[in-house]
Amino acid sequence: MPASATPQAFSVVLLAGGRGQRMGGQDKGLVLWRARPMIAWLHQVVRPLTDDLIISCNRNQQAYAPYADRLVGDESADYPGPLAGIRAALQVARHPLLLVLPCDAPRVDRALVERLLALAEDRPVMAQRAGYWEPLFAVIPRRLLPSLEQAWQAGERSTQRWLRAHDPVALRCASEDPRLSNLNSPDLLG
Ligand SMILES: Nc1nc2c(ncn2[C@@H]2O[C@H](COP(=O)(O)OP(=O)(O)OP(=O)(O)O)[C@@H](O)[C@H]2O)c(=O)[nH]1
Ligand SMILES: [Mg+2]
Repeated sequence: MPASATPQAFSVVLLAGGRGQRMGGQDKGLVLWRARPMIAWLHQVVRPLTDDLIISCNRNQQAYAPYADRLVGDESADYPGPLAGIRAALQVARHPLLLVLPCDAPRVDRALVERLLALAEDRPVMAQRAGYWEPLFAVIPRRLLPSLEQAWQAGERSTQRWLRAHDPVALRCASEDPRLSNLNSPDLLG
């Protein structure tokens, strides 16, 4: 499917701004999986689909730059969680929809992205696996930015809780769907 066949143009944020504590403090997006940095696998899937590829990162900006149109960092340096990266990306997104993906899910494929986007309209879309929300596999309308700003100022830091307040559409995936598996620790990299 060429980029023009997607229902509408969308922005993408690849979330790579975490501490990587369970990975021994490594910057997870740059950790190798099958001989390539994890971020490279995500980049390969989304690059042909968008002209607005944002990476949220808080270190190693030089290493991430080749994989993005733009980099964003969190407002504060204390790793407030993925919602900070979503917030920074929504603030600069050029298109009405923002596709959100985590950097540590290198098995994400184009079919998953297309299914998430096919459900996108006025409400957010979130993947669901075995009845559990997967809030970092999502499509978020940019119109929700004021709501996010308000929630953020009120202390909200949970992506899932914030998205669930907006009547999200679920993309139901099989409980064993490997595309949603996060590689959080070295033992999962093999
Ligand atoms: N911008 C930003 N992204 C984050 C932050 N914390 C986590 N993320 C991203 O959100 C996704 C899911 O987070 P985790 O799997 O917990 O990753 P992590 O926080 O780096 O790893 P741990 O320190 O082991 O929890 C990953 O893609 C992270 O890069 C943060 O404080 N800011
Ligand atoms: Mg974490």
